[in-house]
Amino acid sequence: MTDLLRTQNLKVYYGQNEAVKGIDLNFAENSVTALIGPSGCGKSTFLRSLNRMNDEIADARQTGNIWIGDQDINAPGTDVTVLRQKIGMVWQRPNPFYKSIYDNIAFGPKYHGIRNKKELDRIVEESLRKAALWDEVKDRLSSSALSLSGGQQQRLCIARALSVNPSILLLDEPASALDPVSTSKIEELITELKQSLTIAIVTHNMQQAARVSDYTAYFYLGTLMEYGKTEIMFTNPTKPNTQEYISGRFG
Ligand SMILES: Nc1ncnc2c1ncn2[C@@H]1O[C@H](COP(=O)(O)OP(=O)(O)OP(=O)(O)O)[C@@H](O)[C@H]1O
Repeated sequence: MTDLLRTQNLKVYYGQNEAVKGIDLNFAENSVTALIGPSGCGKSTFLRSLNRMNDEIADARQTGNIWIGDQDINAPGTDVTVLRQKIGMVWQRPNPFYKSIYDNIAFGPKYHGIRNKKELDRIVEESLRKAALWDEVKDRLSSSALSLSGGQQQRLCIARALSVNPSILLLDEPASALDPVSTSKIEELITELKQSLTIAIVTHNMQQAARVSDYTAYFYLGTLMEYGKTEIMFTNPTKPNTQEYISGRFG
């Protein structure tokens, strides 16, 4: 197994505040890595740096490296649009475009130059199938995406990310705004998707981290306190602090 995505001494600052303090982390290919830790410990900041979403925050600044294969994603001349095609992201709250279901999915491929209607139809169907949404929406593709339930909207956002064929998917608490049934659909989907993708997921839900992830990275005050195979981290963590967090003694 090779490490497709890795960070090297990654530090992220907001003004003077060092939110991520020198993190080295490898994401194993075709695996799910859960990023866990108490509120404010830098999980989302770290995740956003992986596809350069922190570029959009005026006072965010970064040092260190992020590699995808042998490419430094912050190297001068990197095309951020192409980077975000390779490294897709889904946020905590579903954020479909104010467009039809079809157009939400076709948007990315069209942006990247695909014009052929048959090809777009194929991509829309394939993406919705991969996101386990096709059967629920195939008869209403021209309806507004906002007519879908919250859980369906989140799967639509996953389908939208998949439509441009990423190799990595970043999920920032993707199920925390959803009901239990929708949550378990998203979890099943994550397990399915890792066969063809590398996935990083920020979650506050320890059961969810234990259920869906292969590896767990425990963040504490901007540092990577402990990292390892999820089954080991959850049964026999090395650090007392990890044990306390995982067992819900603080957080
Ligand atoms: N846009 C921003 N501007 C300034 N400071 C920020 C910004 N975003 C996050 N921070 C600060 O960076 C630190 C890390 O925040 P971050 O959101 O990454 O943590 P987190 O572990 O994801 O938290 P949570 O679990 O509550 O979402 C915190 O001190 C936070 O206040």
